[in-house]
Amino acid sequence: MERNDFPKDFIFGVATASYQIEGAYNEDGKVPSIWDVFSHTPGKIKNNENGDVACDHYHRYEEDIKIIKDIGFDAYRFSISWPRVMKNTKEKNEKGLDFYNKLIDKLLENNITPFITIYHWDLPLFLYEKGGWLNDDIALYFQDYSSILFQNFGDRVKHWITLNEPWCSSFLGYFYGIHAPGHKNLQEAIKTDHNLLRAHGYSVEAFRDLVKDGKIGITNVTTKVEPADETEEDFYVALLVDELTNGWFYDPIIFGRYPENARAILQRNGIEIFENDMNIISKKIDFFGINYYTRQLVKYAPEEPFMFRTIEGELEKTEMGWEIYPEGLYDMLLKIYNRYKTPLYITENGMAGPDKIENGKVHDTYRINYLKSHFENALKAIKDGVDLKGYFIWTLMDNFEWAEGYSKRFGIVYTDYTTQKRYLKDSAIWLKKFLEGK
Ligand SMILES: OC[C@H]1NNC[C@@H](O)[C@@H]1O
Repeated sequence: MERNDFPKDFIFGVATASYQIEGAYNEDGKVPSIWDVFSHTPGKIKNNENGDVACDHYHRYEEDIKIIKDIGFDAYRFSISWPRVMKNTKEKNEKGLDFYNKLIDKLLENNITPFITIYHWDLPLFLYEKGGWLNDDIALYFQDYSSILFQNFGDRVKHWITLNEPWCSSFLGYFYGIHAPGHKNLQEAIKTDHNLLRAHGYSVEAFRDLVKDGKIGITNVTTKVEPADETEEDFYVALLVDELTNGWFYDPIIFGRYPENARAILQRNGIEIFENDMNIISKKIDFFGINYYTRQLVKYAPEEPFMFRTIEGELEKTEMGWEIYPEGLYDMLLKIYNRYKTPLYITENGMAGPDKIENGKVHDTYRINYLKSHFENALKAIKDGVDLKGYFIWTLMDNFEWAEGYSKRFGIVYTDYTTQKRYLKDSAIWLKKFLEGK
């Protein structure tokens, strides 16, 4: 497989997120985010690590852009730190906007197409103190914030993603409690997700007025859900869990309605479902971003409130304990495209590996094999009719992996956190050759 097997205008990119790489957590007028508070709370993050410095990208962005250029990527997906550009619900932080203007200009200077993610989890603390995603007003605060970004960057940035993985923001942050703000309440998770989708819709509405020649979408983490065994019960719960983890975040945007079976089982568990603003939530988008990593095996378990248990699979796993399952990428690309008939980008795909550095080298052959197999499945999906427009690798350099701190390395570039030196791993060198094959 070669780069030229992909369509000529197919985009290969690399992705990061503000809280995971920037550092400078309290510099140049940046106000706290919920992740600053959460990571400073003992016991929340492995080894009690935090994003205060991270990869110091705030001060090293020029060097990092040079690496992106050297490897040969067409595009770079990054997120904006809401608390870095807004001091409160009304006032902008000009120094924060300046940082992103310089970043965008440097990318364009290097002929790298910027893709902006408006929200990648670092909610300003001043909003959390007003109820955060539980407060219905947040959708309009998000519209105001989005509009400021569109007005400041929309002249040069034409590809926008409103939210990264609302499932993570709502279920990990408000139900499982392992992400900021660390709540454990299913009704809150369903409420926050509905407000996240409302915020997405209001942002799309503003975008149509402010960036008329741009494209906007939303990114969902998308997992292949499979029955643990070939029994009718396992097949049923696999369909149910697919609705709860995937359909719940896609259907409202295209159909203006939550998936039926998932609604029913949530309501059977006494959870209120929200239907307001579906006309806003389903404002027409230009693409879906798919973040694909692995599959989830489920087993019928009538004793459980949602009638299923997740089973550990037997396939080779990454350092996150996620099975390596490239066929699942093909399956989900076909499924999502055929169900929603909306153009797609893979906005994240990659793996955490047992990366060890020796004499400045990291022999991550496993990551090369991971990427190759997923590229092959993406190409197969294109040949089978999926309108797939691009593929962003997660991630550029090792960075802050949320509750795992710095213990998990997803980068194609090795980050030495004591010196902040970057080292290209073998996977980056392989990608450079692959991308040169234009
Ligand atoms: O877990 C790997 C990645 N998954 N998607 C969201 C990113 O912020 C994560 O680092």
